[in-house]
Amino acid sequence: MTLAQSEPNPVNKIDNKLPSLTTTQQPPVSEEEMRQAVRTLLLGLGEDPDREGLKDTPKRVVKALKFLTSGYHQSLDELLNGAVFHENANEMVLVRDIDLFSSCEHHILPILGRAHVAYIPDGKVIGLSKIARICEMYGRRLQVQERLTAQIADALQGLLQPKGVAVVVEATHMCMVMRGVQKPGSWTSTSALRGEFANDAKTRQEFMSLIQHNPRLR
Ligand SMILES: Nc1nc2c(ncn2[C@@H]2O[C@H](COP(=O)(O)OP(=O)(O)OP(=O)(O)O)[C@@H](O)[C@H]2O)c(=O)[nH]1
Ligand SMILES: [Zn+2]
Repeated sequence: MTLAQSEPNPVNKIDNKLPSLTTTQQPPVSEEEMRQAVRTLLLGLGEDPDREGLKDTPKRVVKALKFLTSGYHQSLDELLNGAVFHENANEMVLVRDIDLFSSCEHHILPILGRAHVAYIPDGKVIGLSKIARICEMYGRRLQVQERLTAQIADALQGLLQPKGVAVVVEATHMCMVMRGVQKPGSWTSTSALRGEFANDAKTRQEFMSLIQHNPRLR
């Protein structure tokens, strides 16, 4: 029996407590207004939004941006689908190299990278795919890497109350690659350590050594 079946599921409460920008209400502007805004951007760039190649671009851009921010409309409860199980496991579980795509909140440009997520269970385990789904949900929002990393860790902490959680995100920011400072080789690592990973150097070291590798995209 899953926990969702055996006891009330607290996941929505956890998500609401996270330092996120979760918006579940209907947006205060219409789809048409959003398309018009993209059309205005194209005009501002000196383009002709009525030429053949661009005439459907406002529609496409709005659709793409909605997809890339669809994580605002997901909840942990929905993505978890009850996949938290009682299990007498107490060794580190690590899912590494989870591809991660997000959008930086400063420029709305891509953040591309990967996440490594570990936890030490304390009576409960989570379906492995759900760890990747949690990363996706927070990735599909406008983010800074630090917040994204912390949200993944806090979600697992809240869902499982494990002995510890460790999340490392390695990413490259297109706002630092394609524009601005233009540093294509730059990778940013962020970590969020909870419980034993924060308090015990040996546990932290074991995690860090398991994820050692070159962070470049495959
Ligand atoms: N801490 C943090 N900073 C980020 C992240 N994504 C983008 N930034 C930074 O946010 C900052 C925004 O700085 P601003 O000076 O307001 O913007 P800007 O003029 O576009 O800055 P430049 O990128 O330096 O050209 C930049 O330094 C970005 O590199 C992130 O995930 N975390
Ligand atoms: Zn940026």
